Amino acid sequence: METVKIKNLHLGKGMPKIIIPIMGKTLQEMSHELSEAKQEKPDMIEWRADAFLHVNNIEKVLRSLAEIRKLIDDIPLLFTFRTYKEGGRKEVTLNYYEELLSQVIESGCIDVIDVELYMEQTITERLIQCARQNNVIVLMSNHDFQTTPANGDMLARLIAMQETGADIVKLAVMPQNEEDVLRLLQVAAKMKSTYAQKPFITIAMGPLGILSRIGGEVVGSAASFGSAIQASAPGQITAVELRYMLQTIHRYSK
Ligand SMILES: O=C1C[C@@](O)(C(=O)O)C[C@@H](O)[C@@H]1O
Repeated sequence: METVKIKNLHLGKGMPKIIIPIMGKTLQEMSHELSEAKQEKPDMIEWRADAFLHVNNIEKVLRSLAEIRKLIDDIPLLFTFRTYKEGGRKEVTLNYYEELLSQVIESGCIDVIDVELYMEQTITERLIQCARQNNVIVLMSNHDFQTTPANGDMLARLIAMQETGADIVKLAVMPQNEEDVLRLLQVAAKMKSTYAQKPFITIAMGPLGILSRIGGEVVGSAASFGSAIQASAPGQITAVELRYMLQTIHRYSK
């Protein structure tokens, strides 16, 4: 499997990496979140721009992005606009999604861009191309906030995302019972043993899903999201707790 190098970070190698999401509505809130987040020494910071009050104004997004970049020094930065249908806070048109992501990619301020699998194919293709031209890593994602699809379906989505040319792929699902969590872990293990060509991230959300957030070392999931001030998805634990558990598992799995 290929690993992905983002600044000093080597995704897909060693202990699963810790990503802290920032969910502030204003730059002031985000500055506060970022100073807390930095103390946890995250491997990456995710700006969940769909939570930003002014996300409908690209100028304001770019200005805030430049400020965020300054505040986090050289910590790798992931930009995410999570669409409403995949659990995000705001709804925008497809045209706006593409325009926003393109300008953010071209800003020179980010390292990684989240692109959702279920977009119009032409949009994903253009965004991937734009990212390539600007040396930005593509993290392709898919979220099911209601259910945990059949194993074959989950595996097919991960493989489809790999085939689009993305550098990293991510699947988050909602378990309804313990078996669903185990199925997600099974799919991850299958991905690791048989299909993964690129680093992947698999998450079972909600309170039942905790094993998936800490078990990446075992089943091959390359990173996990942990909060500093606000969780960005149900079931997310704090970055401090996450680090402790990931390190413990890492130490004993050698
Ligand atoms: O896709 C993901 C994963 C996530 O939904 C989680 O469950 O931790 C959190 C989001 O911020 C991120 O974009």
